[in-house]
Amino acid sequence: MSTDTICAIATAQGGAIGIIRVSGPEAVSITGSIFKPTGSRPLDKQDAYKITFGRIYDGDEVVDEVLVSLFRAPHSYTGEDCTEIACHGSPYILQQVLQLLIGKGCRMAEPGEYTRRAFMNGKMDLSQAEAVADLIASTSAATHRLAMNQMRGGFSKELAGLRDKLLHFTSMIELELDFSEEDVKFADRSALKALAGEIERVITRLAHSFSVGNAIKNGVPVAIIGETNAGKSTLLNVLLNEEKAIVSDIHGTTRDVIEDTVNIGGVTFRFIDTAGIRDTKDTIESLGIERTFRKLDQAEIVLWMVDSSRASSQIAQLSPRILPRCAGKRLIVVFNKCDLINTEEQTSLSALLKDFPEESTAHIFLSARRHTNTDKLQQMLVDAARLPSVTQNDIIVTNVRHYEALTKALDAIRRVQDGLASQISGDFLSQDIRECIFYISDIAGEVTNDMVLRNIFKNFCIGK
Ligand SMILES: Nc1nc2c(c(=O)[nH]1)N(C=O)[C@@H](CNc1ccc(C(=O)N[C@@H](CCC(=O)O)C(=O)O)cc1)CN2
Ligand SMILES: Nc1nc2c(ncn2[C@@H]2O[C@H](COP(=O)(O)OP(=O)(O)OP(=O)(O)O)[C@@H](O)[C@H]2O)c(=O)[nH]1
Ligand SMILES: [K+]
Ligand SMILES: [Mg+2]
Repeated sequence: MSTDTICAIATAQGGAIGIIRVSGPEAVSITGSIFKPTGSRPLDKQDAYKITFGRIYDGDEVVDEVLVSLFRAPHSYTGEDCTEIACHGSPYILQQVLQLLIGKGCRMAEPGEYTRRAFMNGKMDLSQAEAVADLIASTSAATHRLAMNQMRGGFSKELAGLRDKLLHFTSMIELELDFSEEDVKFADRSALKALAGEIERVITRLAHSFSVGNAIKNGVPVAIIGETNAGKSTLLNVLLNEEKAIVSDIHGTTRDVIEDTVNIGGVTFRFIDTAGIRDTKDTIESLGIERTFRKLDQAEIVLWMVDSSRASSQIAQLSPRILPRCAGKRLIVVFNKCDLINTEEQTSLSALLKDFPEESTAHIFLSARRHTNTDKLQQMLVDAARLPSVTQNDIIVTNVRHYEALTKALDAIRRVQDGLASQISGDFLSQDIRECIFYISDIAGEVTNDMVLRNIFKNFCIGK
């Protein structure tokens, strides 16, 4: 339990009412020291979950007429004693009341500190606390639904059950190690094998759901790649409808990743313009090109821009570097600058793609500079995105931290499966199981260290 009592304005500016939240061991006494109910009972004699009408005083002067709500530990959002002072929504009044509270011993809350305390006091697990921030930030039905699902319990409960079963097995295996001379087996290997299989399935499903969750939350990642001067930045600007990137006829104009989101036909896309790929001795440009390949790896849709007037050599040169990295992605080859070629030449260019994987590859002729066929490309993108619709009960991972922990847990459980198959000794098995438990626990915040917590809560708003 925290010893400090914290206060903050919990409402946005501009409303008719402004609420100040106070939480901590002194919440009731400090609020009571500046608040006088109109009835006879002082605040600390009021019942929890009741609202009391009265006045806030600065000495003899009335600052405002307010309503004070009272929560008593552990029955509050933070799990601590809490009050909420509902004032008239004037920034001046709210500041005055905050200063009075601070004068009586409160301190200003840090961003996310209420939710952090709720987590520390066991009111919610970490994945639920993280969902609170997403919920406040949600701007669409889809992001709202994802956050709400996660806040209501999400996947940590499911994972916690599996983790507890794993814990049971490690303790059994470790018990065997204590009796190593006798060669006894307490842990039923076939039951462990079944459990490992179940965990592998659950975690794989959750990890896969991240691509959907990430696409809904941050936009479907679309990497625009290709040789220098193919017209990538020109296309980015057309798609974003904004002069976001510098366009020039100088090769190697874009050296770093430029990205932004835009909604097309109801789908949020994240377009990522990258440094053109070419052999270069320039160190900065080389670093940029490394990033191009990283973005290519992270993308779901790849727009490979090809200058139609130099298509044959560009495709021959870059295919070996690009195609192997496009497995599992949608590839759209964009023959740009089609204003420079005629229709017959277009037909011969299509033939250059004969060795490309047919199911996942599409192509289009367009002119980014003249905006020819760019609407057709937008329709192709919407078709390629094909997001499944999310329902109330779908569990979808939207958080990179969770995704990384799941990936590591998956690696560990696969080692457990391999180990069981090759009958490795109990101490190695137990090591992999423990690792899997560690990463599963990380999601719910059971083993998370202070630095991770700080990172998570610093992105909250003050008052939450
Ligand atoms: N005025 C106000 N509105 C608010 C909040 C708040 O703190 N204050 N919330 C803050 O985000 C959300 C509501 N969340 C809350 C969650 C739990 C408790 C609470 O008192 N829990 C008790 C009792 C639960 C029960 O009766 O079932 C508990 O957990 O023991 C209060 C608010 C949204 N609206
Ligand atoms: N003729 C013609 N020129 C184009 C077209 N699209 C882009 N360009 C020109 O091609 C040149 C390069 O365009 P950019 O958009 O800077 O190319 P880029 O692929 O981003 O180049 P780097 O950032 O250097 O890799 C510019 O002079 C553009 O005006 C097009 O459709 N037709
Ligand atoms: K350029
Ligand atoms: Mg560029």
